[in-house]
Amino acid sequence: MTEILTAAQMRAIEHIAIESGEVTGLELMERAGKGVVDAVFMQWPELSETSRRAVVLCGPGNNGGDGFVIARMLKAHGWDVRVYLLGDASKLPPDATTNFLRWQALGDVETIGDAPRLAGEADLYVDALFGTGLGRALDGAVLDWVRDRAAAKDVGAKTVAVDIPSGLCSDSGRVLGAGADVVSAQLTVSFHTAKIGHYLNVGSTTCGTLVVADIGLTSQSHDGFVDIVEGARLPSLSKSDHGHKFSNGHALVLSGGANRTGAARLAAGGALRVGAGLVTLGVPHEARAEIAAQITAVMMREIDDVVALDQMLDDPRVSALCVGPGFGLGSTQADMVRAILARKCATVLDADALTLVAQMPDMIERLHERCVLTPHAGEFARLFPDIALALERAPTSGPAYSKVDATRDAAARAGCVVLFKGPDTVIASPEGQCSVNAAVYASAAPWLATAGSGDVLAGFVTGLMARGHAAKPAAEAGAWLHAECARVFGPGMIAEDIAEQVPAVFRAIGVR
Ligand SMILES: NC(=O)C1=CN([C@@H]2O[C@H](COP(=O)(O)OP(=O)(O)OC[C@H]3O[C@@H](n4cnc5c(N)ncnc54)[C@H](O)[C@@H]3O)[C@@H](O)[C@H]2O)[C@@H](O)CC1
Ligand SMILES: Nc1ncnc2c1ncn2[C@@H]1O[C@H](COP(=O)(O)OP(=O)(O)O)[C@@H](O)[C@H]1O
Ligand SMILES: [K+]
Repeated sequence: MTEILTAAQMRAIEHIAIESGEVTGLELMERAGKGVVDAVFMQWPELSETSRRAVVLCGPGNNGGDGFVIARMLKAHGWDVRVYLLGDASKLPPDATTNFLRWQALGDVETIGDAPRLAGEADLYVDALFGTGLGRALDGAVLDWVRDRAAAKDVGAKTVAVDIPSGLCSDSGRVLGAGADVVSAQLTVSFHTAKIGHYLNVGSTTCGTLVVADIGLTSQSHDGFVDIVEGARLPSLSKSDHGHKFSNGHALVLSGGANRTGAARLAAGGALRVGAGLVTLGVPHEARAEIAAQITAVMMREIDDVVALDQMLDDPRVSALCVGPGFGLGSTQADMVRAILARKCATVLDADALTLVAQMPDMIERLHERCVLTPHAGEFARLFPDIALALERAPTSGPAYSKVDATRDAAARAGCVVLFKGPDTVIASPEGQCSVNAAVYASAAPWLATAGSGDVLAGFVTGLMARGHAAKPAAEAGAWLHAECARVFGPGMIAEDIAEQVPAVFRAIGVR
């Protein structure tokens, strides 16, 4: 998996490289500037053909330093470059000062309040105001500039953000301040690796295209780093050539009553498609006929109460459970959830099961390390109201509390894996290991926003756990497969289509 970093982790990597004598800060800044210019010409080849007008806005830190390098390089390319500085040049940090002085030998530096902003005033705006050091909301002349640019409706001009669009917190992808003011970029060029904020919250909608420039730093893997889930790096999902159905696990999916069995059937189909050897729907008596008419490979067993459930769970071959989709919120259902948790079996709790856990104070303590909770934002707020509140509060200072922080805190409290859904799905273990399944940028999967798609995801995770995968890798692989199936199908997809794409996705990643 690819790591994504917080600002502090990036600073630490930079610090280690500089301290070891491997590279200087000035060299890194030069490479960063070159990385941005190369990416601009790659993204917009037409800009490299003739001389153009660039407006470069430089902030008071090293992001501004990158801006001076970019200004110098564009000027060397024959461009008409105008540079605007926020703040006092005498207070720039050392490497930024060096590049400020280098630029000064080539051109003027004006103050930010005078920076062009109206339609037609430049071909390229370079946002080198704030990067990973953003500490508070934009204000003053920068805020005026950002608002004026947003109002200008200037389709002719491109905006490239250096490292991250100014106003966006690089740890959380949230905009600092209540006003949600942030530079809107068509291209963002970050360095070494992407930052967490490029993927979470509004990060991906603010950055435009995200490019990561190599600036020659070596990776410093660390347990605490957040990973991006990647199909190519999933654990093997192939079946053994010598297995039989039971060696691939038996998943039990509990269904709700008559007229609300669709969700459990979707989950059961998902579990079977990802390779569980057998999948049984546990069905209340009243829903038997309805379900029997609509299943083939999925099996069915009548389970009306805790006694019947316990009998089923006495079969040691049942290797994972899914409870929640369309399940219902009555006292029988609550008792069944309790009975399931007492078994300490691999269990996915989704939908109604999450609401039941939220409603019963004793339930959270019954969760265990083989559980996966799969809440969307509404369910998350029901389960962890204080954490959700912290995540909703408008952040005034950086780094802001993020969806990664929230999911880690929730997993620690619940003592199990939490998969917090969304285009930026975050998966965390109680020990704090965390990854993001990012259905954004080129991996966007907007057609997942359809009724029943979450049920299929719950089934995927259950099926993978039934096959013996541990909770966190099963949650990661399930989330990735889910989004990849939607990408493969494309527009027009409905929940029934998702699991149908599993064979194509498996083939593409070499599963056999
Ligand atoms: N870490 C690294 O390895 C590298 C960092 N580089 C650049 O350095 C940047 C980080 O530099 P810095 O740590 O100096 O941080 P920034 O340049 O992002 O900004 C920090 C400065 O802005 C001020 N500030 C923060 N928020 C403000 C606000 N809302 N209004 C007014 N002033 C505000 C701070 O007081 C500080 O002076 C990166 O984003 C990247 O562009 C690159 O040069 C390449 C290498
Ligand atoms: N715009 C989107 N981009 C990517 N994934 C999405 C998007 N909207 C929803 N999803 C995913 O679709 C699923 C929806 O689940 P959920 O909200 O529980 O819906 P339902 O209850 O109807 O099944 C989640 O896995 C979520 O991450
Ligand atoms: K920036």
